Amino acid sequence: MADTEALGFEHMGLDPRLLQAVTDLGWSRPTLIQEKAIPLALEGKDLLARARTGSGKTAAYAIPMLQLLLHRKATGPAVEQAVRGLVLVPTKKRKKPSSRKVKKAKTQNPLRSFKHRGEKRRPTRVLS
Ligand SMILES: Nc1ncnc2c1ncn2[C@@H]1O[C@H](COP(=O)(O)OP(=O)(O)OP(=O)(O)O)[C@@H](O)[C@H]1O
Repeated sequence: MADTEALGFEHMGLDPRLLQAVTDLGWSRPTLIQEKAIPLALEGKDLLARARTGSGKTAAYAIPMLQLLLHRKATGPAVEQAVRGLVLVPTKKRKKPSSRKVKKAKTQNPLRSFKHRGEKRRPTRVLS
């Protein structure tokens, strides 16, 4: 699964709790999409990335998101109820795996997450 040329997670400046979570998952190296995306996302860059199914995209966005959230929690003002990160997925089918995978990565840290299902109603028709 992991790209043979990829640098290790340990060179990305990740929080020790995230490194531990990655180790616990048995991931020795980032996949190509993770290697490319994580450093840029940690710099605060906006990314639009595409990679094949099962290439590790979830962690490519979840790891930097959790890293930034952990940093803000440690250094920023206490705003307990604020939403700090939002993951939008297009269908219910996509929601469960994404949520489960993000939870795996955050087992070592104090962040909370929840799922919210959108309205089933059709969009309001706009009359012209
Ligand atoms: N760095 C890694 N090393 C080893 N395995 C990994 C790594 N990153 C992710 N995986 C594993 O690879 C599998 C596919 O990862 P994941 O489902 O996140 O890919 P994806 O690109 O988000 O897939 P999809 O396109 O279906 O959403 C999962 O079992 C995940 O645990």
